[in-house]
Amino acid sequence: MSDVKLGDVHGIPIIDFSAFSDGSRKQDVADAMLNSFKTIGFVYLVNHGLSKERIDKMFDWSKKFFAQPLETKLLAPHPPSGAHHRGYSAPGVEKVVHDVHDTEELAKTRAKAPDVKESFECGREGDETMANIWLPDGILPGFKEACLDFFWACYEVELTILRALAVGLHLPEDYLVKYHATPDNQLRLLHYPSVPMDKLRNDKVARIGAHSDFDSITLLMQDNAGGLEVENLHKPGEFISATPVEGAIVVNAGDFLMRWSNDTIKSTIHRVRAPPNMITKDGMTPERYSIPYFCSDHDQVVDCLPGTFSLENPKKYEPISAGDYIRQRLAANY
Ligand SMILES: O=C(O)CCC(=O)C(=O)O
Ligand SMILES: [Fe+2]
Repeated sequence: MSDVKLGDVHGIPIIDFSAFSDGSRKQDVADAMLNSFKTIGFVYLVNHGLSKERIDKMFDWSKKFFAQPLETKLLAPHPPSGAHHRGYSAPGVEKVVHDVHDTEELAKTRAKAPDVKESFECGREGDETMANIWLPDGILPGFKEACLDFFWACYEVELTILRALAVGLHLPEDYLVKYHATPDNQLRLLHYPSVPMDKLRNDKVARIGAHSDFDSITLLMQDNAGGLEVENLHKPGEFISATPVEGAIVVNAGDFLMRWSNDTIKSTIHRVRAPPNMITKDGMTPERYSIPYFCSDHDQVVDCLPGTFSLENPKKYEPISAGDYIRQRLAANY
């Protein structure tokens, strides 16, 4: 029988997810995924359920959006506070930081190397606590519908991945799904403009600084530009390239799932830097587009997952809701 693991990228496994979805090799896929989440925190999935056409179409919309003049994009402005994470952020506005809560430290980190990226964030419609911020009617017609359509398509994939993780954890298959019944998810369109290669290499500018995600899991679609790097858990401070794989999405665990799993699953630090082995004529890096999709359900209070604690390995954390947890973390990013 063929292996559910098709290969790896610098140690990050590439898993054929269809063997879970079609029921043929459920436990094998679940075990492989969970194992990767425990050892690396990242995995590549192929045959994940999102068609190439659908992903390509979303990238096309993203390009159309970011190609609008700045004044147009600013008609859907991200509010000044990081806590309402919706709408458009112009290059340099957001600086992702990792566990820096001291105001002075935060200012220093931000001043060092601005994140040269622009982003558009949206969630489900009808979320009163975090309303979407769209362009006014008549500007870029079809964009809102495309975002929402993709949002719900990604949610389906999320649910299947959560089922696989539950099976890997030897919990009832719908155990994690039940905690994600309301997708307080965030679809994020990211554009990293072309910047001078030497500045990126010398950390004078950053694409996205080293950080971990806050959520349960993140699905990440990336174009072919490259530059995503994941920290080597065996050698902290060293990073491995999560090179784009044709047809694959990258899935990673966030801090909330790490806490929820009593730290058995890893939320690994990652960043986006200059693409490796780039030869450019004009000394500029090509622009890059990516689409992360962050998954959480803010209402549910979770306690450490059954099976992740014991007398010898007691619970490290108090129960908490994802909403409380994520709000604390987001507020530090703006
Ligand atoms: O652009 C990427 O590939 C990664 C983005 C990311 O890590 C994030 O937005 O949290
Ligand atoms: Fe991230």
